[in-house]
Amino acid sequence: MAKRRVPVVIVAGFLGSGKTTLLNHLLSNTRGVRIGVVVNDFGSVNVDALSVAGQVDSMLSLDNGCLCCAVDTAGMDAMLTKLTSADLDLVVIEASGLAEPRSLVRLVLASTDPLVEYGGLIELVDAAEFETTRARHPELDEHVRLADLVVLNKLDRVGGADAAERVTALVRELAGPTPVLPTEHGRIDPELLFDPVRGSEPVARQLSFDDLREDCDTHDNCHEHAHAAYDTLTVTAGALHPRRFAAFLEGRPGGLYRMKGTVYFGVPGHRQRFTLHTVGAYTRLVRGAWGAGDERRTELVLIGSGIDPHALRAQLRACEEPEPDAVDEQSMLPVLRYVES
Ligand SMILES: Nc1nc2c(ncn2[C@@H]2O[C@H](COP(=O)(O)OP(=O)(O)OP(=O)(O)O)[C@@H](O)[C@H]2O)c(=O)[nH]1
Repeated sequence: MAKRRVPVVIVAGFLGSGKTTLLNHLLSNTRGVRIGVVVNDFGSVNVDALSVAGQVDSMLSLDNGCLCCAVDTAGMDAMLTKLTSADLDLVVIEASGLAEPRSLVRLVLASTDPLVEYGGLIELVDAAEFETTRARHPELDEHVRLADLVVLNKLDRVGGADAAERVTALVRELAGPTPVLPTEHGRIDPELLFDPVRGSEPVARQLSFDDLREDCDTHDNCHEHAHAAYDTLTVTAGALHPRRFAAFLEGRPGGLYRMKGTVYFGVPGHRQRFTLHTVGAYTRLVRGAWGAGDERRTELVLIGSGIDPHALRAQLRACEEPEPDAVDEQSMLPVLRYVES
């Protein structure tokens, strides 16, 4: 069976915004998932969580400072290839506080490793320090705009509900269409970033350290999994008109972080199965074969924060085409630009 692509997620954010905390949260709350990490410094990463999962070899570190300055495309490719060949489910690159997120995104997108899947740029924002940091580092606004997902962290440190509301509104305004997830201690749901790994749960087994640590071992005051809220919507449809669907993709609403699934166009010459993967503004379609007995239809999962499920469903329904046989082949052009050759 062909190897699965490995999503590569970049976690960026100013110094102390909670990048390592979020990484440790992922490491401690993704049972059975093999996570590879690229970090600037091992010091604060929960190496125990990696070694429990037998993943110590999947950790790469840079000793010479800022990732985006220290690594070129070939260097990043070499690191990613080492990780993807280690049979991992997810790779997380933790940018140093000073790293320029745009350069890191470029490095990942430029990867020639066929197993690398762009998994998105997450920008961590310290809610308590946001306004002060922004005044000193105006580039923070740009970083927020660039992200595919903004995690507004440390809301517990903001003085009161009004202040929390104010900073959330400000970050939302700056982020524009990018979804913003308010949270504490980086506690985002791992499934927001990547798909659950099938078969990762053995039917019967002994309790591992992972099980024991699952209830948030990184802080004492966590009594439940207060995962940042997001919505998931599943849409099943028939054939989609390629032009209408391309227009939907181009104008997809703010808050939609990830889309994945199968798209059926049914247009003569293009009746294959198209697998869709979007993160933020990034879109990729892969043409493939249907399995024996597969129903020719579209099945999509949409994940986001602050999305309107009814409106999205209606928009996708409006893309449906009852007579795909009659659609001319030229109509495929707007979607073919997303198709990997
Ligand atoms: N109160 C509170 N503290 C937090 C939260 N998230 C992280 N912290 C603490 O903030 C400090 C910095 O968090 P880190 O995860 O190390 O931040 P970082 O972005 O990795 O820091 P650098 O690597 O120095 O850029 C640590 O002491 C964390 O325990 C939160 O939501 N609330």
